[in-house]
Amino acid sequence: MAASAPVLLRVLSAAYGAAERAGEIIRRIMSEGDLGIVEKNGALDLQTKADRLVQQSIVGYLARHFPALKVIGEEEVEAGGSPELLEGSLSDEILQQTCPEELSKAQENELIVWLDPLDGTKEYTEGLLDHVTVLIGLAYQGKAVAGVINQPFYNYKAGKGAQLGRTVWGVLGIGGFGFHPAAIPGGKCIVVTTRSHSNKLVNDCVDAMMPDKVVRVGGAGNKVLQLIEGQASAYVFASPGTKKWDTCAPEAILHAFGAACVEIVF
Ligand SMILES: Nc1ncnc2c1ncn2[C@@H]1O[C@H](COP(=O)(O)O)[C@@H](O)[C@H]1OP(=O)(O)O
Ligand SMILES: [Mg+2]
Ligand SMILES: [Mg+2]
Ligand SMILES: [Mg+2]
Repeated sequence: MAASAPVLLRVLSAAYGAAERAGEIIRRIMSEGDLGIVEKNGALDLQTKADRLVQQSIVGYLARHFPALKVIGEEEVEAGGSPELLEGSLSDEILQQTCPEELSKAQENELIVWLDPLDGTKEYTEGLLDHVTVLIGLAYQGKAVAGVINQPFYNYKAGKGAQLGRTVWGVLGIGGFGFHPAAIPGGKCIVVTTRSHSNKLVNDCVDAMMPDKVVRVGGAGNKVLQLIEGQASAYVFASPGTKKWDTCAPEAILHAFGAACVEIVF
């Protein structure tokens, strides 16, 4: 690994490659057909074999290359997995960027990685495959500063033979990459919100925005992709449920792209 690049870019470059390989694991487990579903906290909070294996593999991989890095993942799983599945996949594009001065000072032990090995688990179990993402966010001094989103089943509706999956990344002060930026046509208010974790408050808040249209899809990563690609103007979810592993990578990419992210704590 190029030792000369700032550690933030080296970690992000490794995260990019790891997220791509994680996407392959997620596709493989789906194609094998046995998802190994476990209810963590009722039927709305699930874990699959893919959540477990990807978390174990990425945690092990990052620990091997960046021993001082703190990685916080969603799943409570034993060490193990197959970190070797992720080896040898760095992003040169990221390593070659010029890092903003304040971020280039970050030391390995000052970065926190927030890892969601599979975002949109409920949708994964229901076959809504393009809602699924892998989220690897980097926080520095309490702020989401960089992130990677892999969408393993991007393009799957294009049919057999289509190239599946994509990886989107961003760093504050550098920008957001790997997607098709677009604006909402005609200044419409299109709200994107949960499809599987609704309640009265969530719906009342969406209604209060008097949207022209409401898009209900799963996953925090997927919804932020909808924002940056002009499918929606606001992501509204007035409820507990999303955690820092859901928001760190998407928030960093959204900010890197130049959009705003607001959290209202009740
Ligand atoms: N009540 C909840 N319990 C567990 N996870 C939740 C809950 N609400 C939201 N999440 C997490 O936030 C993501 C976005 O929410 P939603 O899809 O409802 O809009 C979900 O995919 C899920 O992440 P994960 O799939 O990684 O467990
Ligand atoms: Mg979960
Ligand atoms: Mg999640
Ligand atoms: Mg998850």
